[in-house]
Amino acid sequence: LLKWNEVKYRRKKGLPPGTMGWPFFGETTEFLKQGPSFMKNQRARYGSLYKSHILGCPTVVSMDPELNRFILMNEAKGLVPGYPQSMLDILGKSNIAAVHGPAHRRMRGTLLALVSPAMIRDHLLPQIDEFMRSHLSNWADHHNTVDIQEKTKQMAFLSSLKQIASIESCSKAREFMDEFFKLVLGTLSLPIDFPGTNYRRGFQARKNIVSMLRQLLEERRASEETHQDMLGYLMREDENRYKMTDEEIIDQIIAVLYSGYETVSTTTMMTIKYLHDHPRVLQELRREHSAIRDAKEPEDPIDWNDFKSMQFTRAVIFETSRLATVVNGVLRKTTQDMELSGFTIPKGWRIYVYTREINYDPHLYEDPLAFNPWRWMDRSMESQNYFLLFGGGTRQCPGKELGIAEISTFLHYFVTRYRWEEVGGEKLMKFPRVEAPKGLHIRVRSY
Ligand code: HEM
Repeated sequence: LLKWNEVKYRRKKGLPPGTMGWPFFGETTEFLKQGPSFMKNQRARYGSLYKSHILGCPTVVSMDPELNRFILMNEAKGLVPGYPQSMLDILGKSNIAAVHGPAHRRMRGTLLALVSPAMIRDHLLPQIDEFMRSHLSNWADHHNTVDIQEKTKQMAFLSSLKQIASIESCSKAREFMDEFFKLVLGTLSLPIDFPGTNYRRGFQARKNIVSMLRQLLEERRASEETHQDMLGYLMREDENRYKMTDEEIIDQIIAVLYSGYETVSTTTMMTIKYLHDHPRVLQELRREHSAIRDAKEPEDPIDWNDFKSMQFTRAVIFETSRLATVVNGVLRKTTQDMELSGFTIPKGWRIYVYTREINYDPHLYEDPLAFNPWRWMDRSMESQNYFLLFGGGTRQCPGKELGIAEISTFLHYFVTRYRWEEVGGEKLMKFPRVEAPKGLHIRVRSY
């Protein structure tokens, strides 16, 4: 059987070296179980561009920093996003990750307008501040042990929901959140449409979310009130350069919720983990935030100038993102046969732009396994070619500053209000996704 898959692909000329594993399963098990070490072993054997068969598709893995950059910059040559079918089905046909060319430019244009620096300054940051202030209150009361994984997940979702539709933490938000968590599980599953599968549940959750959003659109049209939130901007036809259909508006909202959810929540959770383990960093971070708070009245919000002054906080967030590798890489697929580094990649193959190892390259980051936020105080680090924590090229993360603003505001209220210690011994997984299977519990006291 092992030979069969090798033989099947041997007829194709000019493929990169590598092994294809079992029919259908390919090397998925090795990939998921051994993760980064499987990738490094294959690189040692075959070089930094090699073929494999993972997650149901023939795949070329690229671990070469320059080639990775080239792939991200050249979507127009036929290197489009290659996310799994389950994800595309559940996130919708108009979702930004599902569209290319002019349709992508349109969806991206409307999104960039929603999260521009001026929008963050004038509308989003005040909402974020109000949300974090309330989300982070009373943690040290009654039962003072909290699961920080749970809290950061709720934070990422509920904070977006407030920015999108001004929905506050009430029963409506809860209902929405339960459906959204099912949707997320569905996007990470095999597309098997059978009762009881995560895929079926995720697809059902999409339907429920779509009908909730549709109802909201109708209510707003009927009331003729204007709203200062993302939905309000997407619906307003004069200010909104592009006219969007209701389907596009709904898929855009699902994209904002989905893209900013796991990235923001796991980065925040890991920041708290690293701060706990590195008291000197915590001390410096607290100094930054105490200085901001001491110059204000207790009820004054964090404003744009405060956010811009949080240099060390920004450094802590980048260092966390690097060391924990919140995003291992991004997926592309070829729309035609294509030559890359002298090899021929057939049409329809996946390309895994694997960026994880860049984060631990000692030529790029001195003493790469140390948690050292100070390395980012040199702001030019952020504009290096190999800086791919937020992707690169035509699909570079449009929510970067918004995500950093959310995490920074969360940290502001967290470190100025509380001290904490870990309850201890809980396992953290780093691959294929960063997560704490049993939660990450901390004991909180007032600061
Ligand atoms: C720390 C937080 C975040 C990290 C590490 C992160 C990372 C990334 C990465 C690596 C990509 C590239 C994906 C690709 O090339 O296929 C991306 C794209 C994207 N991100 Fe983020 N992201 C973060 C926060 C956010 C937030 C808060 C939003 C909310 C607006 C967001 C919205 C998006 C969208 C819509 C795309 C797709 C862009 C496109 O296809 O043109 N992200 N992000």
